[in-house]
Amino acid sequence: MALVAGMRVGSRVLFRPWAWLPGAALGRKESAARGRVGARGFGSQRVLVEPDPAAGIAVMKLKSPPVNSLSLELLTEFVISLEKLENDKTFRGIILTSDCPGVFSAGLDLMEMCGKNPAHYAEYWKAVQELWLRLYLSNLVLIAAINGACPAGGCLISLTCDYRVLADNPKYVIGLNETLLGIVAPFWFKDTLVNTIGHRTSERALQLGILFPPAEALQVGMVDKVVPEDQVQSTALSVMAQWLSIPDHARQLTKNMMRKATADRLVKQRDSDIQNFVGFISRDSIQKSLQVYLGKLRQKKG
Ligand SMILES: CC/C=C\C/C=C\C/C=C\CCC/C=C/C(=O)SCCNC(=O)CCNC(=O)[C@H](O)C(C)(C)COP(=O)(O)OP(=O)(O)OC[C@H]1O[C@@H](n2cnc3c(N)ncnc32)[C@H](O)[C@@H]1OP(=O)(O)O
Repeated sequence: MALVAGMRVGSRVLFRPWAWLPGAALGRKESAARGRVGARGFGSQRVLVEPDPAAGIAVMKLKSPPVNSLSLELLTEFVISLEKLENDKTFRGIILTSDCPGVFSAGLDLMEMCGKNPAHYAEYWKAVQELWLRLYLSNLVLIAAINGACPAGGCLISLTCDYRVLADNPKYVIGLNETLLGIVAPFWFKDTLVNTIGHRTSERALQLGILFPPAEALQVGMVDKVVPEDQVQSTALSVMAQWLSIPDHARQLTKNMMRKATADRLVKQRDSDIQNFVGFISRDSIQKSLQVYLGKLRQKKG
């Protein structure tokens, strides 16, 4: 077996880019939870995993009501489930979707970024980085079955997938809307978007914080297919079959070739990226903006 840049070619698992990342090791309890997935469903409180070993795929459903905001707990459980599937050679692909009606994910949890201390912000941001790195460089085929609104961090997660299917519902908008909150999408969010829809469209979308409804999302290439709501899952399955018809080693090496440089940019500066985030989010003006935004979200109801 040849070794290419740390990747073992000839076995199914070609690269584990996170294995050497600082902080990537899981705790003892978490490690004990690993192992073969088998045919029974598994998962955790916030991440349901429905395996189909015969097909070599699993459906992973985010289940953190009401809106799948990416809390520290959800991020942690997400990474653990992902690693379990990555480590089990039975699985070649994951369909990522939501168990919360009408929302794929509301993005990063604003409560994690408001009124906390710098140590908490640092821990939180490290977890956000970790999930992005693992998803972006995953060996598995990842298909997003987007069955709800998909702003900011929710959009980022979908952009790490190899293919996005969006339900045709005008409420199911998708985009990196950070500027609307008075915050800035970090460079690796931006890079992920640019790699998907190109520089000029990203520039406009990011500055204006555009949340694209389905037809426009399709037009700019933010998603690959828009289908009636009741066909999202079946479409994701047939797209998965197409992707799985490609030999794993060739597809994985190609994915790595396309994505590694983008991931490496963050890997090389994880600590300074954390410091930037902590400094930025701790500013009084930013805290005020987030509070105002949260207030508007709450008012919307009343
Ligand atoms: C040069 C650069 C320099 C520095 C840069 C350095 C670092 C970068 C710094 C920061 C980067 C941060 C990047 C941030 C990314 C993010 O993801 S921020 C989150 C953005 N998300 C949103 O804007 C979505 C907000 N939510 C909604 O629009 C809606 O909730 C929804 C469309 C998703 C769903 O609508 P509804 O079904 O109608 O649900 P409600 O709106 O009633 O919400 C129910 C409940 O949930 C609460 N909530 C909603 N979203 C969030 C959230 N993201 N986090 C936490 N909580 C959320 C909402 O307030 C309601 O709560 P209650 O009122 O019931 O208490």
